[in-house]
Amino acid sequence: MSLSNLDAPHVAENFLAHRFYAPVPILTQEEATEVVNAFQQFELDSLAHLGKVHRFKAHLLSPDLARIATHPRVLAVATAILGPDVLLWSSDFFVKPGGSTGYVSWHQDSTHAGLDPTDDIVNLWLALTPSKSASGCLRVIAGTHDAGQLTHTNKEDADNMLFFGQTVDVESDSVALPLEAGEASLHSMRIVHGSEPNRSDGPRIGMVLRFIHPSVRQTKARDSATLVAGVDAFNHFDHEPIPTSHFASDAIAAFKDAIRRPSGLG
Ligand SMILES: O=C(O)CCC(=O)C(=O)O
Ligand SMILES: [Fe+2]
Repeated sequence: MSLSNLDAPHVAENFLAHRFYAPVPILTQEEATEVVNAFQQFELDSLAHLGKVHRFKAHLLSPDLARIATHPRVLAVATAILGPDVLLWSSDFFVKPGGSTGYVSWHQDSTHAGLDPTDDIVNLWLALTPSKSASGCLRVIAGTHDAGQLTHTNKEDADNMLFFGQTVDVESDSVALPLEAGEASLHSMRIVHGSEPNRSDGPRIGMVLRFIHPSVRQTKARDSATLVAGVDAFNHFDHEPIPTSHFASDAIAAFKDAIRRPSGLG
């Protein structure tokens, strides 16, 4: 499959107006399948080397996943929105096997991230498999980015895929953001979003890349991030190394350091 053109200025203009946007063509379907394979290899090696399957900051251990986090199309979108200087604050995976009961409650990403201000941040949700209404694609509630920080309750529910189970009560209609494998959606830190269980037969796998301008501050503790474009003139974050080989011992040390920070949720 050939890839459609990417008009990054158009994407940025629409994202900045509405604080969400989809679809953004990033990878071919074949390339997306290769990323699924790289992610599955990461999971196996994470278990073997670290005793646990990690979901955060996989780009610090797998050069194949780091290549996606720094893919020219990904960076074209991130720099069109944030300007030439960009840090990757986090990467994480949301995996819903076919027919699984996991869902994501309505929430704002700003609730637990500790990042301030919230405007100079963009989350890029890259579909590695098709993500449609039936498979529990991401949904947003348009306009909620203007409401400031809403009160969330941390609700314990084994099926809720969020780390803290944070939930906001909202009653408005939501907009589905269906994607083909290789396409991405964008959402801001304040827009309320969530997703339903995967009622289809196939897996729904998303890789989320969270980009910030270096002027953003972490209010919780000293944090780390990966410089992926331009320069960092602010020194608000320690810089993480981009790996050159798979699960190298220095990369494992850097990963262990990164995931105990606020951005690692480890
Ligand atoms: O994958 C999902 O359904 C939710 C993802 C999400 O909440 C996020 O990327 O911030
Ligand atoms: Fe989220």
